[in-house]
Amino acid sequence: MSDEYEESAVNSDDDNNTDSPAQANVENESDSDAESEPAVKRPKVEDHTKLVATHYNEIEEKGLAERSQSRIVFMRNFNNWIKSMLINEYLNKLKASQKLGSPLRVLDMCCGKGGDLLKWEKGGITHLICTDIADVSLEQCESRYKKLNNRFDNRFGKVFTAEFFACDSTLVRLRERYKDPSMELHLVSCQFAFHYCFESMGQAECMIRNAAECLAPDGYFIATIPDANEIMRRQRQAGNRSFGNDVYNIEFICDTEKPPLFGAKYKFKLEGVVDCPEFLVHFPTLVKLCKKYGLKLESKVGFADYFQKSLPDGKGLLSRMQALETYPAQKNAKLVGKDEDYAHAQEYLGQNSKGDRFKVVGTLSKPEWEVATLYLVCAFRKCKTMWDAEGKPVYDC
Ligand SMILES: C[S@@+](CC[C@H](N)C(=O)[O-])C[C@H]1O[C@@H](n2cnc3c(N)ncnc32)[C@H](O)[C@@H]1O
Repeated sequence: MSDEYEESAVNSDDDNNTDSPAQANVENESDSDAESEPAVKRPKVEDHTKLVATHYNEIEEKGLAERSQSRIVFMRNFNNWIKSMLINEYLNKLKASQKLGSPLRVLDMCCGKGGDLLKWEKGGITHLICTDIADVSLEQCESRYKKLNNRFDNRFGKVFTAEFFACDSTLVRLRERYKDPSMELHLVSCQFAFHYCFESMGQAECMIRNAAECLAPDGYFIATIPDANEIMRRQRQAGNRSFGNDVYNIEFICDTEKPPLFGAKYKFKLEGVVDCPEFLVHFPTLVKLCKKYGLKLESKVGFADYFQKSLPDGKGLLSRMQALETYPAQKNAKLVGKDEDYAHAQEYLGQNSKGDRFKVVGTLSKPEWEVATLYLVCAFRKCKTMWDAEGKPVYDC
């Protein structure tokens, strides 16, 4: 695949980019100083983070019945399955290198309403820090945790200990808000949220420092983010600032010829789930910034490839989570999409029609698959920290 965004000429002098020339600063690793404060500047024109918080706070928590009626129910389940596989993969790596009974402390940065709490419970972690800019979402997350805990409390003791606080991870140093600011973490997870920090370099640095600075050596930072290359590829293919399908739409609000490194803003609409400004994450810049804070790229995989890679271990869970739709529709069920959205499934069945067993297949409708494949998973490993003569951290990356 051609790297539409990564290789594109970058407009680092863009007026929207309120920071110092981004490319120069990111490239110059000799400037690396993880102890210095990231230059956090509030956006001049609008405060997007407030917009994001209001947006997420206002999303109502829907019941199971209502969720199952959604046009994108299988894609949401599929995304949730991807998160489960990613979280399990890295928790398992950590457990494999730890002594039995060792603590397993996790930061769920931008945790939302706590959609991953059960994953943390199943993963056997010992402590969880939950933070999000949307205070109403965070309250819902905390009450979900309490319910989960009550289920376990009498019989087994606490499921895991947890702390919750609302704040903007792109502007605030999180460790100062932890109950124990000296605490070492083993895993930092940021699911479907990291891209908000690419509004400016200061915000990106602040978020990355939050992800990195409390991680123990060989701990991991894992994330799911929109794939900027794929987004730019589709934009170029459409030849329009605005493109999408029945279920999603992206509309650029920045220069699409030379998108800036930071502040490459677009509006993302998805069936009433998200409709607020997002920012392209220029991946090579992310890798450089992460290195500055001692995080080394371990893996970067698009959702389609991650699905293939995880399928052998994740088949059972995929079916339990109803992460694919059964095609053709079974008795009393109705497909979420139109007939033509399943041409690929029909073709597949045509090729495999050797007997009854092959007459159904698990799939996603084309419009849902086109949304899922806008994303990638990535993981960074925390390098060992050494200290130079001036007392500054130097990472063995
Ligand atoms: C798509 S939701 C994902 C929630 C959760 N991680 C999940 O996977 O279910 C994005 C979340 O990021 C949060 N968020 C966005 N910008 C943030 C920021 N600057 N600081 C903290 N949280 C932020 C939103 O409030 C929202 O809860």
